[in-house]
Amino acid sequence: MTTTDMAEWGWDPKWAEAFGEYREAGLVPGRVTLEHKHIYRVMTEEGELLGEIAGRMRHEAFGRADYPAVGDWVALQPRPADGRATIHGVLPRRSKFSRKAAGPAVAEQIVAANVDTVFLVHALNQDFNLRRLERYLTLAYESGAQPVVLLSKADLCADVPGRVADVEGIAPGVPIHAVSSLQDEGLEALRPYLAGGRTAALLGSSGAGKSTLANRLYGEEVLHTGGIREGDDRGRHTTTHRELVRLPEGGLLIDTPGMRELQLWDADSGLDLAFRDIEALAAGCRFSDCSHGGEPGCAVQAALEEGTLQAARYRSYVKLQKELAFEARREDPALQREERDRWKKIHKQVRKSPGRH
Ligand SMILES: Nc1nc2c(ncn2[C@@H]2O[C@H](COP(=O)(O)OP(=O)(O)OP(=O)(O)O)[C@@H](O)[C@H]2O)c(=O)[nH]1
Ligand SMILES: [Zn+2]
Repeated sequence: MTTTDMAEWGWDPKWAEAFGEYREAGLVPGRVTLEHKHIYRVMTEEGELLGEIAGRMRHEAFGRADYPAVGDWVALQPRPADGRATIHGVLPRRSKFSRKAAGPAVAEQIVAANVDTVFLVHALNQDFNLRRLERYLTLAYESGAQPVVLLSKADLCADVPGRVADVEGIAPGVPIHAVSSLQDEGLEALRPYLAGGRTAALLGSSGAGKSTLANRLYGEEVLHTGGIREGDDRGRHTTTHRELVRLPEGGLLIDTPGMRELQLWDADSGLDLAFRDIEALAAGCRFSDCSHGGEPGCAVQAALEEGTLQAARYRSYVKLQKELAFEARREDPALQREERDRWKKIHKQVRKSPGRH
């Protein structure tokens, strides 16, 4: 039997350390490459197995976030004879993308885990939109993965340096690369993000060029075309589908449909990181609870007046902040009550105020 080198799938000494107890219990590690209705494709040293959740793990799970997702490292009891395995646990995630699971109760559902780098694919055509990019940056920062902006379809843009400068203005400290999958330009610059078993994921609007880029990185049609070429005597016959794939030159790429359905929710820390320039300004306001709405000594207003902070960027920040607060209230009845009480009080005060009759 051929053995898979798990380092090529991202395994490293830190994962090995986290796996210690599972190893003592006689389990082996595997990485989830596809989830389908609680059946998981898992890459292991013994090749790919179909994993099912152990009964005990199912009983102890609090919610959907306790179940494995694409990119997770799991602890398995392999049954190689029938190509199956039982999953007993999930290693703590280094990063995660999640969405709200459908249903009456708010539940977090993990869409992808253990992503090192998230490529924010954004097209250099009429879809180019800094405000949308800020939204994706917030999502990316919230995940814990490192964001990298890929300005795709560079062949369609007459002023690439100008657009790169625009993005620099809203993404402080974020690497930015202009690429063209059609003309095979700029893709070499992505290699470092995929070196040494590192994992990247693609995030971006529909039509931004994610699948085209994935196929280019893979060197042939692999995603959304029905499967993957298996290195067996069936040649190009496609036998397997995965959402986490190993690229021929090394590195791992996650391109799951779940990433296309991500919405902004529960992303306060992501927002702070994506707008750290505004956070830093706000720290300089005279009042620690400054609303930046006209109080004296407001550093945000001062920066807006000086033009060092762009009004559009500030508006975008406020809008995302409101949106997140709205989502949080929707999820939390206590917060809803608090908000209702706050407004009741405000209305009462307005009625009592002397200027009114
Ligand atoms: N000119 C140009 N067109 C490109 C490039 N990359 C992708 N496209 C085109 O853009 C369109 C959308 O590309 P996709 O790769 O399907 O986009 P996607 O982000 O995967 O879209 P969804 O699957 O809807 O999320 C296709 O018609 C591609 O041929 C590029 O580098 N240059
Ligand atoms: Zn202020």
